[in-house]
Amino acid sequence: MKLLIAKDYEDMSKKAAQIIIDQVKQKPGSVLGLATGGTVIGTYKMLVDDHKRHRTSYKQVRTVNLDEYVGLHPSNKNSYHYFMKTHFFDHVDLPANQTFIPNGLADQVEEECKQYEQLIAQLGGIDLQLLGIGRNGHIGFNEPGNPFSSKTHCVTLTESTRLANARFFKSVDEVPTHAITMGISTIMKSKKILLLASGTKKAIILSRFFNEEVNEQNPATILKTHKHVTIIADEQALSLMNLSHLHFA
Ligand SMILES: N[C@@H]1[C@@H](O)[C@H](O)[C@@H](COP(=O)(O)O)O[C@@H]1O
Repeated sequence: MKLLIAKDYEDMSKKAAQIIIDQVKQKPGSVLGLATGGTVIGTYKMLVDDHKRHRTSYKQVRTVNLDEYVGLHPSNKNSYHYFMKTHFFDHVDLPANQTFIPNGLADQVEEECKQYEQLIAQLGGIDLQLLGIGRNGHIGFNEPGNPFSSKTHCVTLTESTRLANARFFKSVDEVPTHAITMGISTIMKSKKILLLASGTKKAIILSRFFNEEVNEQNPATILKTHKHVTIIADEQALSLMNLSHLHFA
């Protein structure tokens, strides 16, 4: 595990974007696993800026997103389809038919999950998976207690996650109660993983991440067993850590 300490949100976003750009340059047909949430907005902005300035091309890239709310239409501003279009897809040369996000409107949710899992396998697996972290340690929408063996599945969101995400909605009542998410085992199959954390609101969970043994109540802890994980965290997110005590494999 590698920890890159960023000065602030902008520095974190810049470092993360550079890793993604390097991945795409090294392997133009990369499969990128993408994430949503406030943390990754700056990274997408920098990827878009770089695309405009340096013409880094996404023509051969395929993308698979981590998750989507159940019941939100892609045109709904709070859907992750909408998020990805507005923050990234609409501004680069990535063909729309090479972008994949779980269908939160599927009639047969279980079938949708199965197909999404198969799709990732058919694409040859994920080369680089981008992740944020929930305040309760969730990655994707894998909430505490979700088995590490899980594949793409439908989850009931915890009240704390719905409250944390309510800032994007008019009220917490509008936040969907369910989501489709890649499972922990799906995420762990990625060849490389890039986890981002910024701000004091992530300080408690980051200190728990570093101090706790791997356990299903803190889903992100499984990442400590992955061979190729890079964490980029800013000083505020690391403010509860005594960094000199950290040992990295
Ligand atoms: N499903 C997403 C996660 O993929 C994201 O990492 C997390 C953190 O969000 P934020 O970056 O806004 O703090 O919350 C959401 O629930």
